[in-house]
Amino acid sequence: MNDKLALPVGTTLDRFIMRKQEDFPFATGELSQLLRDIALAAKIVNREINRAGLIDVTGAYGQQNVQGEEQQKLDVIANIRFIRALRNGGEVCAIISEEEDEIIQTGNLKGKYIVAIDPLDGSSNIDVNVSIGTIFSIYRRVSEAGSEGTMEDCMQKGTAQIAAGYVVYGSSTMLVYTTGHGVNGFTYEPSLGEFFLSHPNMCMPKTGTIYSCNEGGYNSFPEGIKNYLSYCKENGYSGRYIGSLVSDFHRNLIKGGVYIYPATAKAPNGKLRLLYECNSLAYIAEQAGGKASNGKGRIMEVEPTELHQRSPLIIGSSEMVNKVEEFLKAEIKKTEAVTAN
Ligand SMILES: O=P(O)(O)OC[C@H]1O[C@](O)(COP(=O)(O)O)[C@@H](O)[C@@H]1O
Ligand SMILES: [Mg+2]
Ligand SMILES: [Mg+2]
Repeated sequence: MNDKLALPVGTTLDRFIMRKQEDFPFATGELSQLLRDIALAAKIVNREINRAGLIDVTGAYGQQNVQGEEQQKLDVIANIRFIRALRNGGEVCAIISEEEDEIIQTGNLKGKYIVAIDPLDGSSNIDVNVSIGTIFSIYRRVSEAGSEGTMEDCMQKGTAQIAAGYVVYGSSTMLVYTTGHGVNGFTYEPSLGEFFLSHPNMCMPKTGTIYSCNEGGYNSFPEGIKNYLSYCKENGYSGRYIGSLVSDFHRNLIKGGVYIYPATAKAPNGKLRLLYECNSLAYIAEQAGGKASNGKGRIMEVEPTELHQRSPLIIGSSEMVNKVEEFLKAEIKKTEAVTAN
């Protein structure tokens, strides 16, 4: 971490963004403004979540999204709030949202950026007051400014991200993001309406003893994953599964651990979406010294082919992700040996 950028805990998000801009002359004001727009929407969604039970916006919305999943009212509300903030902010030309079939054109033809977003992550936890989140990625458009965002703009590899982050609406609400210079966490103080730097230069422990996996799909897991889970249990690791990707990831970022959502019979390509869940958290994981794989390799190298494509995800402490990959590779070798004989 560059010392002159070491900012004191308690610095406001706004000051942090401005300070970063002073020290990173290449950082354009537009990206700073875009981060502010996201923070604004997060504050609004935070308020909606906190009073959801009071104004009856819990429960199902009564429609399915493009994923064929039952939309919750808060999924729809969060989607509307983030799209509105990004459209009004003027910096984004197009948006990919988990809740929208197609690319959303904002009308900002001069906008230099694309945002891929999961407006509300952990929908199954909304009604039971368990922490949920928002996940986002920011890309530079590749098409000429002055026109609508294109499919090419939206289908970029994770390695092309210029920023990524998440909001976790938990016991406190935090915004955690990277612009490629480390990971910083900001805690929201609702009474002041401000995010304050609370977790400067977040680093993911190289290893840990926590594994997060929904073992409901165990019977159809790849053998290598089954073998890794046995390895965890033999070594006395703790199983922790919140059911909100953001919350499971955030705990592992702080304490060390690995989150695994493999291909299953129900989700043959995995359940999580490449563009606005896997890649976004992968960028943060790597910037914090962690790792993110699809079981075969670095997930940010995957060339997207569909807006809402899914991927197996193994993400967290680097040594733990390496171990999972080791078990998967050993299984492939074993299968190849059997086939060869
Ligand atoms: O219920 P399952 O199959 O364990 O899946 C839980 C996973 O699905 C998700 O809820 C998917 O995200 P959405 O809620 O945004 O659809 C993740 O947050 C979570 O890790
Ligand atoms: Mg999600
Ligand atoms: Mg979602």
